[in-house]
Amino acid sequence: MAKTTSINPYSGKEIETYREHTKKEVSEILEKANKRFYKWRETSFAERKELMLAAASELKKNKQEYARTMTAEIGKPITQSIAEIEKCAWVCEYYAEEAKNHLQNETVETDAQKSYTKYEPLGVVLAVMPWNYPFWQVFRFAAPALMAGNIGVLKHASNVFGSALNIEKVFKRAGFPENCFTTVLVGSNKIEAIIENPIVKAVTLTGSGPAGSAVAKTAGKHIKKTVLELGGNNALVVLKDCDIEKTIETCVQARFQNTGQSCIAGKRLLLEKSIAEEFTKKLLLKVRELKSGDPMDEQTYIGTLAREDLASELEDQVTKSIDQGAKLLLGGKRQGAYFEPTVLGDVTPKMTVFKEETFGPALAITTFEDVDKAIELSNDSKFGLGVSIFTKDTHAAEKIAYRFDEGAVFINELVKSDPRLPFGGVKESGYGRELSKHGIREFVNRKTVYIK
Ligand SMILES: O=CCCC(=O)O
Repeated sequence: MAKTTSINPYSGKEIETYREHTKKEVSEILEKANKRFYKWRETSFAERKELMLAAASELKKNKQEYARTMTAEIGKPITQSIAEIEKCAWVCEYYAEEAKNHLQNETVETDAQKSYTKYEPLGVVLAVMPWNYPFWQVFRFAAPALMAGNIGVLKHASNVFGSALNIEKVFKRAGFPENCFTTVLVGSNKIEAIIENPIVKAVTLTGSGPAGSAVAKTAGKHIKKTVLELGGNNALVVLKDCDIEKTIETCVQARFQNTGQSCIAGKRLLLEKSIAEEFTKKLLLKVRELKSGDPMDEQTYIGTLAREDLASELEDQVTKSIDQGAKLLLGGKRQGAYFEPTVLGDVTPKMTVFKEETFGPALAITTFEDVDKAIELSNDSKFGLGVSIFTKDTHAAEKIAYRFDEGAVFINELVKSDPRLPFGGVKESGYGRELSKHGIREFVNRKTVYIK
């Protein structure tokens, strides 16, 4: 019988061993989910709203419990884990209120007596989710999916099975009917068979490019809809007329929150040459102030990476870049799963830290002479999740927004997800959108009804 043991990356100690679901058990879970779908889709928005608001209350009530499991599993600083749970409550409240509006029938004037678009749920949707935001990544799928009348089956990353079961618990405690939202505890080698099961109607994946590609390949073979949220290598474009102090604060948060393990983190800092020296000096002072330590300590801002091999991968990327000519301005050392907040200067587009996504606390600085060059550098990436531009001339920045090949352009703000705004990328960052009315409309049948 296959088993998975979760390890606390800070202490190195075992947290728990989970028995994985067998093939038969997975089939039963899917069968039950499918049965539930035919009842769940009959419920009204008002009934779903009440349950979704109860899920939000449950999250707020027991945020400490849920946050502590996350922190133990991935070394995420506890205050950030709590904030993550609170954000999940927000997305539940948002869709509880808005789902009905988002999915209203839309009348279209034609030669018919009456014709309209109707948004209907698809059925059982598989969610393949990553460990970096163990709750948030799941809730931003689950809240709209359930409100639309779909059923969620979660295959979470193996190092966060405790959080996966906690998410199931949230819906149970909120009073959702059995099997509206279930977790399958299996390894990634079982995903293909789950997608192939005719019960599964669609798949959403947040994760790496190779994982997205594999899931899309199987789903494509079986003509099933997918939404993919993949990697990112966001640039922070800093123009010489920015408010330096505020910009530094935002850039530090953009790169170092969640210990740098975020697809939308600002990984490449592009500085206009004339302010580069002053900006870098002040930035280094701020990064030095970030407190590393026990992730359970409320004062800690930088925890460990989620696993030691991830820290080691980051170490390789940083070391390679230094060998390629980057200048180590701060940090650079690893101890187990901990990686020091690191800043590299003199980075060029040919270097590893510029070309590859770095999933940890390492910031790469490149300078530019003018706005055209900044746009070229920002676009010089296989990813296209988002970009931040910092300037006092917001009008001018808005005018150049279209030239960035990205899913999002944020001016004077870090790229962040917000239930009210669509979230997703272009290029190798994936396709489809989560959140807002666009997210809830991903897993629905836009049915045409025509009455002559
Ligand atoms: O890792 C990507 C998601 C991060 C977020 O939505 O804040």
